[in-house]
Amino acid sequence: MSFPTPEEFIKKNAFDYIVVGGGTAGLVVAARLSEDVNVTVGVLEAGGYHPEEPLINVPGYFGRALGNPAFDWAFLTVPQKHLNDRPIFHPRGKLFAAFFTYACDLTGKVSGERWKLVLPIAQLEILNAFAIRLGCPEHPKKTFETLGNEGWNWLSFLKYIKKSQTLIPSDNEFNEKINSKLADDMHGTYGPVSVNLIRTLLFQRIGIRARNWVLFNSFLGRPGHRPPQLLCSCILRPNASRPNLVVLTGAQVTKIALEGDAEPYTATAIEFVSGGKVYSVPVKREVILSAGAFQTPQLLELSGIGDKSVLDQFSIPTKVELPGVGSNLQDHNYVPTVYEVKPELATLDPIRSILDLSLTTMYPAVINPLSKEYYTSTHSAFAFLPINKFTPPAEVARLKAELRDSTGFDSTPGLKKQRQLLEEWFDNERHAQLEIITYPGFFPSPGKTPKPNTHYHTVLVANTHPISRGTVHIQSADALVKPAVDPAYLSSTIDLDVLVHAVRFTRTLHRHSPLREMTIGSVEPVWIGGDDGVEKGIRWEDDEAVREYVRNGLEPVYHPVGTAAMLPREDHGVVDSKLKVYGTANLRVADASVFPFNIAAHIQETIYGIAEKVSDIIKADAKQQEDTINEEKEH
Ligand SMILES: Cc1cc2nc3c(=O)[nH]c(=O)nc-3n(C[C@H](O)[C@H](O)[C@H](O)COP(=O)(O)OP(=O)(O)OC[C@H]3O[C@@H](n4cnc5c(N)ncnc54)[C@H](O)[C@@H]3O)c2cc1C
Repeated sequence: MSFPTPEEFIKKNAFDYIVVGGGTAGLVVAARLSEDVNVTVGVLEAGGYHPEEPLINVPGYFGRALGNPAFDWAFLTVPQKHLNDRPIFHPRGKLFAAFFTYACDLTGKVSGERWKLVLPIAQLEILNAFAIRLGCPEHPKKTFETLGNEGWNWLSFLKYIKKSQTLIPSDNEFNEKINSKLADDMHGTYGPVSVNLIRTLLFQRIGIRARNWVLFNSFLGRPGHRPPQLLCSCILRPNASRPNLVVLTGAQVTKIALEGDAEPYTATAIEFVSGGKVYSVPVKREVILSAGAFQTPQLLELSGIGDKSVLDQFSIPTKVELPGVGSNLQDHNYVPTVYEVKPELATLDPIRSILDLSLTTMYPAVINPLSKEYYTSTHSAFAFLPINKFTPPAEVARLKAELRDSTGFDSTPGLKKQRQLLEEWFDNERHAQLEIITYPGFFPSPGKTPKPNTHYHTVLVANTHPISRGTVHIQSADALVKPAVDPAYLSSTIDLDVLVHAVRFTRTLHRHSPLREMTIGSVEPVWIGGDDGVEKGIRWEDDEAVREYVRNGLEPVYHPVGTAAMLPREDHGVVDSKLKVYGTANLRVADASVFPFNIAAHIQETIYGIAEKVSDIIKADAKQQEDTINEEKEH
């Protein structure tokens, strides 16, 4: 792999494949396609390459790079009507090798090279959380396949997720201690992404069985805890020497040039801007759009693919009319709650303001947990709960009826199918409606300030199946102007009420062992009444006050999906089940945009699965084309 100048990049003979966006999905596709030495692969990435940057390499620094234009597109949504008109900050990685994943070799040791950045811990829970959503053997069809995408079922995802990862098991002694057993057959053993998984006991103690949760590595209150988990992603590093893989960073793609007079159009070149200059690079076989859930629809619209009424506003001629482009935006969202805990408990609060640890002091910490263990971890535990674990039965029935009667899903057959799935999941103990994320300290949230010398426990409650659907559309024909992002958070009152019950549930958690013994009192919100012993705050029974807390506190989990959905065309699909854009001969999408609906899990591992699968599809299609040409020659 080489990093050329733009001039060198465009002087290469036309690439066989060009991948737009060197992020989570894009790099998998580029790495897999370039396994064939006979093809050339170019990657165009708008962001830079920052191999030595602590802000994006140190897990404990998570959050400090957000909003920094060197690493983050830093989107701001349009003011959200149902959040008291707040615009919501929405970070998106702008980096070659994109997002916050640690780099190490396949044995899990730190290699000294860092190729991907961010959130090592948070990615781990994907494995079993994903099992809750797509992995229930009882419901093999309740997946993307149900919505009309043949072959996109659990078994297929499992195959490709396993291909992407290597499980580094915890030792038996620890597993026995926490009564945890790894489901080895759910994890890969030779892929480039290293993962690790542990569970903790908190939820079991209040009667929630293990099958309902997936937790790992809680170190709150456990000084001298186990080594934190390290997640490693080495998608490109092993392939760095490939001469047929060329990456151009600092190159923002502005348009895909499509040729032809009618469908199917052929993508023939990519236009991009680098250093203020405009370039065009031809492509021989295919273009793979992997610019993420906000910018993939933007690039489709700029290239004349989308809803005609949107394109007309900016005088962009519509080549392929696909009203689904930029619609169906779904995003997990959470509300933070904070509790003060006893000062003797080990939390991240003491290091809140420290920024000066160098990587040299950091790395021993990764290897030796007894040194600087704080910096090797971010969130401490994750759990996934079905709705009946935190919502009274009468309320579950009311919310389900409200969903059944809602008109928001009537506009397309595809949305009606989504509503049917969502309705069924209200009654299904195997499907999580809520994710609980705990953070050992005061998790930074807008408008909320911690007191000095105080220790906290933050519990984020996240809706895993929001009903609300939003949009992302261009707001200018100028590709350098960001698209308008409108997730329409809480536009469904069902979403609001689910979070109201979830926020209340956090008080229940802190009133049971082991949290009860650790907790001093509620901080955000301050609960009043009962035995809380304070007078100013929110009364537990006051629905409207808790709703207002939710409206003022809601934040995204940063999992936008669905804006170029894989669905039948008549259901407002944008790509078919081979991820090819309808109406085109050689343009595919491989990223979070193609999810037809969101899953009850963090989504990155699923994105790896999608990228692995489409790489095989592209290779198989190329082989088939080659065979056809050879057969024709023979005749
Ligand atoms: C703060 C934060 C924390 C997260 N934590 C987790 C987590 O713990 N676990 C998890 O599973 N998921 C997490 N996610 C979500 C996860 O990172 C994303 O869903 C995933 O990276 C999306 O992958 P993608 O391939 O769709 O897009 P991306 O990885 O975003 O890749 C898109 C790439 O395209 C580039 N690009 C965009 N437009 C252009 C253009 N016009 N020209 C050239 N390049 C372009 C971007 O710079 C980017 O590199 C988190 C996200 C954020 C923002």
